[in-house]
Amino acid sequence: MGDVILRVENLYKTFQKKIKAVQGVTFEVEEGDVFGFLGPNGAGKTTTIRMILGLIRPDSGEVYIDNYSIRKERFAALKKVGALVEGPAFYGYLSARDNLKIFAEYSGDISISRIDEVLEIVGLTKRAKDKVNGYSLGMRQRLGIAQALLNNPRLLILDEPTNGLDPYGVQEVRNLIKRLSCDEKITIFISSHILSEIEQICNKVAIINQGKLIVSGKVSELLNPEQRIYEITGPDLSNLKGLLKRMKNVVLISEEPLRFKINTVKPEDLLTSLVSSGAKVRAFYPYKPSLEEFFFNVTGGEKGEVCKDRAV
Ligand SMILES: Nc1ncnc2c1ncn2[C@@H]1O[C@H](COP(=O)(O)OP(=O)(O)OP(=O)(O)O)[C@@H](O)[C@H]1O
Repeated sequence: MGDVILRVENLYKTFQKKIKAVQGVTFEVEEGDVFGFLGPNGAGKTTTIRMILGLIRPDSGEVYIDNYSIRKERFAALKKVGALVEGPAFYGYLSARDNLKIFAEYSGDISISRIDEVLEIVGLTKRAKDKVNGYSLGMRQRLGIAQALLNNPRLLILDEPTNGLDPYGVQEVRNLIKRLSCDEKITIFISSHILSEIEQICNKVAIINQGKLIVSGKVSELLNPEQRIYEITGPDLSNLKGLLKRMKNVVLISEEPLRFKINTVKPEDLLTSLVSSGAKVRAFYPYKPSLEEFFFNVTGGEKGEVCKDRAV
């Protein structure tokens, strides 16, 4: 287990005395994690991030970064944090490099060589002298990440970094996040409602809904905690279904796809007895819901379905 780099303890925030934006949120991020913070619109993600960064004050609760309290030791807590919250603002008539130079001057203690380094990391070296006005949204986001990297952060906090990007832009930012985690060894905290993206890049997630944390943990463990649910396919599904129904220790969950839970029997023994009863089996595998299915299950939303009789 890595050291805890971010600890959020029982945070509460109410706006205008009635909007309960965040209600008792607690979680930990360990060094090396790519931690996904998920939730539908209005769930409380940005409010939580703003409290983590000390941009707004919680009604109660604590945030510790690297064991420093953001309330009592703000400077020390934020020293090794980079953040991209809401769209980054740049001077459009200046180049990327000049924008970063201005920012570095404000911040102090940042060398010119670091500016070139961060431009290289985010893949903007070749375009560094071009005016930001001519940048795509994806390039601007990468420049925003470059800015957040200037102070050599150990923890990078990104609030919906792929919002509004086209699929190419999304992929660029996703690849960049992977590189930052693997090559630069930066711990990443990323909020998003693009679930497939979180599933591809994060090792841990926390899901928040209506201000409350619903679940948090390792993606791999959340999605199939017991490895007891299986799916099976074959040329004659109704025969397979009939055989499964007659078996002890098997509980059918759904018919299409044919999905079931096994209790005490081993999956390999179940498969042997199915085949020896004459079943033709094409595939048999543990069921792993997508993060999207999991998200809709725990937030109580409904996943849209394509009309069954429409050709797709
Ligand atoms: N400054 C504010 N004043 C009043 N209400 C606010 C303020 N900031 C946020 N809220 C409300 O708090 C709730 C949580 O908002 P928040 O922006 O944290 O959600 P979010 O999960 O980031 O949503 P989104 O994905 O849409 O950005 C919402 O009901 C929002 O309208």
